[in-house]
Amino acid sequence: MIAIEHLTRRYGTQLAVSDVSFTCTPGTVTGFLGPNGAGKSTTMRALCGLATPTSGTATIGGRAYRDLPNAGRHVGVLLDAGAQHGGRTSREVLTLSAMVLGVDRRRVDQVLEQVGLAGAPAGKRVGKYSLGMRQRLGLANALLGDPQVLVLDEPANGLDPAGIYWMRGLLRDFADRGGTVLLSSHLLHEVEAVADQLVVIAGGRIAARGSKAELLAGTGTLVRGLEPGRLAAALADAGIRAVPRPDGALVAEAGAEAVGRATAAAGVVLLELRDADGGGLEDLFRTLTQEPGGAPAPTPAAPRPLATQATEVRS
Ligand SMILES: Nc1ncnc2c1ncn2[C@@H]1O[C@H](COP(=O)(O)OP(=O)(O)OP(=O)(O)O)[C@@H](O)[C@H]1O
Repeated sequence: MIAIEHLTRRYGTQLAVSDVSFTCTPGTVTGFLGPNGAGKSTTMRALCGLATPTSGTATIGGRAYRDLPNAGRHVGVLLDAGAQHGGRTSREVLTLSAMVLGVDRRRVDQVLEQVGLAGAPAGKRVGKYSLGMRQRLGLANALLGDPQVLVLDEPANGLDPAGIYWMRGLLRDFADRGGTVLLSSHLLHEVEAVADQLVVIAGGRIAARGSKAELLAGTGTLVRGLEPGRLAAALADAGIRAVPRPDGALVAEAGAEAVGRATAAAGVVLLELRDADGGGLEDLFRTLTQEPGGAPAPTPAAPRPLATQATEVRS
């Protein structure tokens, strides 16, 4: 189990993460999402003992990474696939790691096989590897100690579509066997495909957290009326915030029943009334974060803090 509790990390005057709390439970994959500079890497580095929290804690199985005896047997970490010795072959890299971890060297062949680097690639110098091959080696290193927890920063970066599909299966299988996975990624569709839990961070603060199903369901109610102006007025009169979509429908920040009652009371004829769940993770992400330029992203509906609070995961 991973527990991040009220984690804050400053770099001088720069607040990289501020009062961040979430947990990742065994048997689940947690997708950690946020725009560039949101604080994902800082959180993961704090979890792995590479950044000291200014305040708060980041623990694995109740202990700080540095306090774990032979940490690689408990936690597999991949934070930067580029940070590997280019002059060694992947077999040499993994054999050295196996010696440090005290695991049987036969495990090297197992993980090479597992990540698709067995055979000729295992004898190639890492300096000649593509980014995707380095990611595979990084994953092999993370898996080598047969840990119960994986902490992976952008592991799909550089993988081709087949590699991404393969990695999805590997992580799903790891979690299904009781493992805990924390995974950051910019590839929203991949996260949507594999994650059970989502944590969205923006500007160093948690924007939403909860189960994927609940967060994606909580994106409002789509409503379309015969007379859009009267529909918008009826919702406003009832105190329901609504955002127009390009196709003329509105996404209301309320359940279908409340929207239906408000429009019925105003005598507005409806053509459509349903959960606005079609946008998926991409819409949720854009709703909860901002574009890199700083301008609010165009969104179908505003954030729903109550929904995210309701799905908050606490240990
Ligand atoms: N060592 C450091 N010194 C100063 N500022 C830092 C340091 N590391 C991170 N930061 C700052 O902290 C903030 C969060 O950075 P972080 O790398 O955690 O974001 P991220 O979500 O991982 O971004 P990306 O998706 O681009 O990798 C950024 O503003 C970054 O500039």
